[in-house]
Amino acid sequence: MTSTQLVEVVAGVLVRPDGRFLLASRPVGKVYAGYWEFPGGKIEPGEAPYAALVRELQEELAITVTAATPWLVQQFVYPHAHVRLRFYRVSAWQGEPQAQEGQQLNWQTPGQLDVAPMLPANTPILRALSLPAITALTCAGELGEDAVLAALPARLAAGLSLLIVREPDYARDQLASWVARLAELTRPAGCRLLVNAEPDWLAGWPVDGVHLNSARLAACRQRPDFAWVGASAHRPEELQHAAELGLDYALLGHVLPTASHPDAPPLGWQGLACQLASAGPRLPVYALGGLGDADLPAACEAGAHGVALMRGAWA
Ligand SMILES: Nc1nc2c([nH]c(=O)n2[C@@H]2O[C@H](COP(=O)(O)OP(=O)(O)OP(=O)(O)O)[C@@H](O)[C@H]2O)c(=O)[nH]1
Repeated sequence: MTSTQLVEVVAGVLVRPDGRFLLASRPVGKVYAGYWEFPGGKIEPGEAPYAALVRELQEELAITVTAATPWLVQQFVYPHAHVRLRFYRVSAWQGEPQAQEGQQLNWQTPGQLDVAPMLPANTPILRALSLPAITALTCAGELGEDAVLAALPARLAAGLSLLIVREPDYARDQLASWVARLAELTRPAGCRLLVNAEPDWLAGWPVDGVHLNSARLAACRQRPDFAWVGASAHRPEELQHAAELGLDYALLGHVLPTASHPDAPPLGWQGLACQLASAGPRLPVYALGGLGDADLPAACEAGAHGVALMRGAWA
């Protein structure tokens, strides 16, 4: 085999209701033996990726997958092969995973990995796993700051860990004081606070990162120097650009009719699924636009990482 041949691989991220996910060590005799990976393996000629996933997890873990959704796609050039990995999130299965090939199994907590070494292609996958299923965007310009602040404690108590400040009509000073008010609540709760603004504005602000609108994303040539960076996208090419910059997530929409874009037609769930399938997203994508908490299963079914809520977060 040469490194120019593309080897198609599927891998399953088994996630338990408590959020822990399963890793397996590669057995003796395989390349990278002893490295940790997500269970899976090569797609056979003519085999559909989902069928390959079901087969591999049956062979390696003796479980039957009953619910799995497409998630991220990674390409990586190893000395032994150039691989394209299709990661699925597996949320339901029959049977208890049991190692069938001499591998070790270990359930891990997102953001607190305690096994090593990991297969190098999987580093972005681990970071993606530490992002929540639901994120929220502020819209104080429309609802008023007090309405957002009144609803925020319940959101934080429910586990909100990524809040994006989006106030397109705020001047810089107004935005700075709004961010400071929000940080008083988000910081103690361990919720990351990102701001949709010029990256230069944020020096010294109590924030964890920046969110680029689609115009800033288009103009961006290098990842801004923040711990967390996300972007708004409307097309697969923009998702591609965000991935090339090494951004942490993207928002894609709008999926359903929304007051923010009254004149543009929504993507709909099928349009979202088509865009994600054609992009083969290398970074987690949140569905955005007219959504509420109850839309999370539909978003994941379409291949999104989760949902981004705007008005729906503060009702
Ligand atoms: N299963 C799996 N493979 C991964 C992951 N990450 C990653 O880079 N890979 C790469 O994808 C390829 C998977 O091939 P494999 O050797 O596991 O395939 P397989 O189970 O069909 O075994 P085989 O070697 O007997 O054909 C390897 O090059 C491996 O290094 C991962 O998380 N899970």
